[in-house]
Amino acid sequence: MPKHKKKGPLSLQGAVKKQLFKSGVELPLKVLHRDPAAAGRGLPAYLHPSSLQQLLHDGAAAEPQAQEQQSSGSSAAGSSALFLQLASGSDCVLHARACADVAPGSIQLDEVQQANLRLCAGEVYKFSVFQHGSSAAGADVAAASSEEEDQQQQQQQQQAEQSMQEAADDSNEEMEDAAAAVDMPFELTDLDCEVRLLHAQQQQQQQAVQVDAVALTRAFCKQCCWRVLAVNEYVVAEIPGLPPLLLRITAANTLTAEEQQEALGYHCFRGLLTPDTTVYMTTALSQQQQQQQQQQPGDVADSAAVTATQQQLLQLSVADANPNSAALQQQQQQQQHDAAAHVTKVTPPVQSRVAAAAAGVQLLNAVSRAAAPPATNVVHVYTNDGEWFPVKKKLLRPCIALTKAVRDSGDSAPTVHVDVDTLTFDRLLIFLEAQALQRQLPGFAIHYLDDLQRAGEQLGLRSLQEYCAHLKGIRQAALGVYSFADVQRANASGKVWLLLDGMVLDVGRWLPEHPGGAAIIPAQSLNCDCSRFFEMYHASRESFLYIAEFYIGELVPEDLPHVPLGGKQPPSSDFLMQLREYTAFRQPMLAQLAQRAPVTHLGAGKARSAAA
Ligand code: HEM
Repeated sequence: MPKHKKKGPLSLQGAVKKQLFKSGVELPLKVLHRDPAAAGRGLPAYLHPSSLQQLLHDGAAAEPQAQEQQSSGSSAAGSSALFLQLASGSDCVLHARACADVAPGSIQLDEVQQANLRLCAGEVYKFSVFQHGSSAAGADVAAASSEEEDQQQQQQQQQAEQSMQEAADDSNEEMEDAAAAVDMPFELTDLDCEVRLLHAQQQQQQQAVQVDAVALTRAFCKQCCWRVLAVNEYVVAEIPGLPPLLLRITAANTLTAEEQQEALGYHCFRGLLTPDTTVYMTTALSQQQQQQQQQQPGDVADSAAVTATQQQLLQLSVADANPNSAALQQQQQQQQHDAAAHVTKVTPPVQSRVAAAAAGVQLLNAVSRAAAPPATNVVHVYTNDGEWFPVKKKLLRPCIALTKAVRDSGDSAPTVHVDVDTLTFDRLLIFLEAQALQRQLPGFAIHYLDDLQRAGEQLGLRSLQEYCAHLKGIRQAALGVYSFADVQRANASGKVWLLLDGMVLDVGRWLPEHPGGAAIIPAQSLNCDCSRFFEMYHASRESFLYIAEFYIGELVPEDLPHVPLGGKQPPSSDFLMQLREYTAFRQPMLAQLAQRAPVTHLGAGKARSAAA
């Protein structure tokens, strides 16, 4: 699924996040600014030991996993480090340590940590302990069988213990503490970093700063090994003799490229950097460079050379960051050879153009990530509004209308066009994925169900059609027929039920979100027909789209004449016509009402049972 598709309340990202950020203890902490110039860079977040204990104790009580850690003697409580996230959910995870110098109830962060978590110094935010586990690490993949999983976990545990031992040998106290604090989340197999100068504007020279990618990777790994890193997170790395460098994580994988080809529902955005992680460094393309590339598309030789220079990448295992490693020395020689080969390809005009990008960094000793062969296990699906989705064939197998494409065994991936719009197709994929991974199916909002059911018909996806029908049935069964007295009673008991052209709408929980404010509806629209107000206040038809969400049933028709008109006059016939077009979901209820005998005397519950 393309990344840019993950928008909106039903996006997979949202669903994954909900799963990830299971609430433990939420501790409010005031953010204190730490000056990196005085304190140094790459330090963990510091908080008072009492705050750390508060987070851990209650967190441990709430989470069986944490209890196990404590009893095994390797608990975070035993050490003075742990991982924290924002209680409301954050991609970035902080490595935090206790420090008695920090005031209780506060947390000390440098500017990079504040930026990563979008926090302001002086403000109070709620933090919670980051819970590990495969999904908590940010990768969501098809579950292996539990036996396989256990074996895998044991292996990971052994590897982790071994790696921790190595880290300890490195006499890096920081790494040791952090390793002890985690119950081994998914380790990263590889990670991509984009490099630029931290203070590009201060770099007035025309020459791009030359950075030895090996030294940079070593500095980065020393600083970040055994930390959880997330895509789009920033890290500032320092190499003696060079200005500080800003690294942005652009990709993080917990599966190898081959494993990714096989996995269903793999959406990884963070994981733990270990000595086994392969780190790829690349230079960021400056705006000026992009413009230059766009301006000279015909200059084939030059643009090829520019691309080669800009895409200098470094592949280096974190373990190889040990300067004495024979593998590193061999690799360095090879890289120097490769880099020299690159340089000979760069013609002088290109070199000067790259150098002219004053914000630029030139990476030396770099090799490229191996280009992946074009995938053949996908179907290229184009929606009726022109969007493209490369979808794994095995995910599409239940869509029997696409059987031919799914079974295609040609050298290139097949292409299909579906008469389904992008957003609906995105939801359909979420459904397919949940079904394939035997996860809880998404609870689609009522107003998406018709489109989804049609999409199910289009693609021959029977399970989706049945699921939509089932959801509609549940909704339908929950609907009622209410008397005016029922509505008045509900409002008197603190609920906020509206009457709109005979529909009963329960807007109570949504009131704080109402764009017109929370006060106006209870002040003007209770116990009356609010159609006129609705027409008056809502210039757009956006408000119509929400109605299905609040619809709990119909007012018994006999009571309609007794309901006062809000706004002292009826709505226009034009408004009513439009409103009824947008509220076709009422039809089954109206049909049910039309069939029943009129009720003359109504009391609480009577109308409901009459309809039933
Ligand atoms: C189910 C019931 C309602 C929904 C879903 C709803 C939805 C909305 C939405 C989406 C807007 C944004 C602007 C627009 O669409 O034009 C809005 C604005 C507003 N609504 Fe409602 N509304 C509801 C009921 C009411 C009622 C009963 C009243 C009045 C008693 C009201 C008063 C207003 C006002 C004053 C604004 C601000 C208009 C402006 O800034 O121009 N709304 N509402």
